[in-house]
Amino acid sequence: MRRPAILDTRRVAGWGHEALIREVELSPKPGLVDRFNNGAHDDMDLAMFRASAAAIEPWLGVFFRFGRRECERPAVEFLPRLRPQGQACERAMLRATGGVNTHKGSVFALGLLSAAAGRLTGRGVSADADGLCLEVAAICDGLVSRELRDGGPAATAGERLYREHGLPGARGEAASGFATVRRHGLPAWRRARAAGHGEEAALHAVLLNLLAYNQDTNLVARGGISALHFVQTRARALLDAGGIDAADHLAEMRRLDREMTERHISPGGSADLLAVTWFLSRFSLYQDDGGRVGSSARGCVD
Ligand SMILES: CC(C)(COP(=O)(O)OP(=O)(O)OC[C@H]1O[C@@H](n2cnc3c(N)ncnc32)[C@H](O[C@H]2O[C@H](COP(=O)(O)OP(=O)(O)OP(=O)(O)O)[C@@H](O)[C@H]2O)[C@@H]1O)[C@@H](O)C(=O)NCCC(=O)NCCS
Ligand SMILES: Nc1ncnc2[nH]cnc12
Repeated sequence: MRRPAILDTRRVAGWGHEALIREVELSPKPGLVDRFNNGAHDDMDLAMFRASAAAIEPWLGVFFRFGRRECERPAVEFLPRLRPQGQACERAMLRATGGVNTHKGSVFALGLLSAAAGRLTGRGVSADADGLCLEVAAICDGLVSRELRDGGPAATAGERLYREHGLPGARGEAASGFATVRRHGLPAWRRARAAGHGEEAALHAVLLNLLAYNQDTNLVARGGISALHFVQTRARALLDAGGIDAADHLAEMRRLDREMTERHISPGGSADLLAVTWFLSRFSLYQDDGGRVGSSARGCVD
């Protein structure tokens, strides 16, 4: 019987860092930075993403410990207390990138999930993918109506796109408990791994499904709603043609990369959810290992 994985700060932060590295190194990735090219980006490259991931990693441990310490705090009170730390992590990211926004969405998503892992751990609850996503949904309950529907003037692309197109972006995905990841990303990962594909091919299957179904505000911010429809249509056609099992799958991904780069459109939100999918798959593995967390008799532990 394998020793169950013990969920702790180092493990969670390490998984988060590795998720960001596996995402950026997956190649080819249409419109995105990868090992082959910088996609539709003039201001960032692979080295910058690596530096950004390194700056973010310790903060994921901070969020995990904070969640574990405040595991009994009502979920609705938790996000306002977590957010300043998330914004500090964003500043650390920007220092590492010279002011370029590489992972703002990833900081939000992985930060919430790391904190949720801490909260479940502190409560002595095994943290599997679904449990983590539902804990994030509880933490982000009401976020879309508070900040997007009833919020003040649009200060960001995401806020503007909600008003123009009703797209809830990163906030909506978190408040739904990462529904796009649970419905499309993780099932694609599990199908590919069960069929015997390696991690790289499985991540390509995840990316294709995310491009097909994620309402990625990055695409709309750069190319309007037609850019989102273009990418979703092309990705669904590739899925219908067999996805990663099609003989010309990688050639088709490189072709889509050229087309999206020419259009200067980039699915940054889908890249984030690719990292989220891999991150969550680690917790499922941990769960399958019979992982359990020590329940503390005296409530939350630090
Ligand atoms: C809560 C916030 C993160 C919301 O920020 P914002 O108001 O900007 O809202 P969104 O546009 O919805 O999302 C921000 C980023 O989230 C990613 N994203 C987009 N769509 C989705 C989606 N459907 N699901 C999930 N995630 C999504 C995306 O981030 C990635 O792309 C960025 C890089 O691409 P690029 O095109 O270069 O982006 P820009 O530089 O902005 O454009 P250019 O100028 O280059 O053209 C990069 O961020 C990737 O991660 C969206 O960009 C935020 O307001 C907030 O509150 N943050 C504080 C932290 C916090 O609260 N933490 C709590 C837990 S610790
Ligand atoms: N690989 C990538 N390229 C461009 N934007 C991203 N946002 C997150 N990952 C990205």
